[in-house]
Amino acid sequence: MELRTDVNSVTNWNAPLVWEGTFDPVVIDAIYKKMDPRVAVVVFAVGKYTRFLKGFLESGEKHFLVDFRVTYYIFTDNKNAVPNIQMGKGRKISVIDIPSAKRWQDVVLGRMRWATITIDKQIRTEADYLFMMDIDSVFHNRFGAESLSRLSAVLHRGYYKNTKRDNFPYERRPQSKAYIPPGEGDYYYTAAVWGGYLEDMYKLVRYCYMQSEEDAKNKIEAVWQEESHLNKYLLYNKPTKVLSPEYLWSDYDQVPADIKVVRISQLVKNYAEVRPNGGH
Ligand SMILES: CC(=O)N[C@H]1[C@@H](OP(=O)(O)OP(=O)(O)OC[C@H]2O[C@@H](n3ccc(=O)[nH]c3=O)[C@H](O)[C@@H]2O)O[C@H](CO)[C@H](O)[C@@H]1O
Ligand SMILES: [Mn+2]
Repeated sequence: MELRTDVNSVTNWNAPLVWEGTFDPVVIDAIYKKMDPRVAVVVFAVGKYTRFLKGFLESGEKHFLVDFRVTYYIFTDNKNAVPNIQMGKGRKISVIDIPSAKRWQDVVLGRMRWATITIDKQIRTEADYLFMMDIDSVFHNRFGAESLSRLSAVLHRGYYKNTKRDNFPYERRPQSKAYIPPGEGDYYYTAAVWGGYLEDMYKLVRYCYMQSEEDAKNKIEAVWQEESHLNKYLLYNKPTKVLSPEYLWSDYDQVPADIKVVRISQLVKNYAEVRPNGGH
């Protein structure tokens, strides 16, 4: 097998940086399959976002950790809108009831609160690994065991190539708990796909929840909500694997030459129409 040399495949703290062509899918799946981990995928579909469930789940069944044990935890305010999907062997859906929200910011931040509560109540005894994912996206190609580690984070497609750390969209107001001073930073990670060992993810999800609560008390909301808190945590607690933007691309953007495979792509959506309080 020809290995790639056109991209950096290791971080400067010596963690793997995963690109197509830097691993053998058969070898890596076989290693993890021996442990046969139970993988939880936590997704939220609140308000009009239930329309994304079918495409996400059907494509996940084709491409996400195929032949592994997977449970999709669907947090929703409308159980009846959860589609009936043909699931692979050892794979299932678990629906969690949560209330509606008036602001999209409350949905995205609420994810940290509801995930913390539900890991405590239920998921902890049912899973070994946990992924947090946005629902407004579709799997297009293999997303396999190469993504698994103690803490894996995905490079945001918008800032991985030509952006200097001081131009990352980190929270820059010292009043926020997510504040990162100039001169610091390795990468800018997306909050739309992140995963790892159950307990490590629990710690991080809970951290984002607590930090955002602290911000709320101080009447401030981080510029990119939980994504800002996630980036702060990962700066001081380095991920054990970094996944290239293959693991979350976007239908908004052309696919450049270094992205050989798009594994998940975010859908184009009408923000004003789909969000309860519109806009960005
Ligand atoms: C690609 C990327 O970096 N995505 C991030 C970006 O998302 P997006 O602009 O893609 O945010 P989004 O609208 O997809 O919201 C994030 C997720 O929250 C859920 N949702 C949201 C609103 C709603 O009314 N109902 C509902 O269910 C749903 O699972 C959705 O996928 O910014 C958000 C915070 O600003 C989060 O950090 C996202 O992870
Ligand atoms: Mn999204």
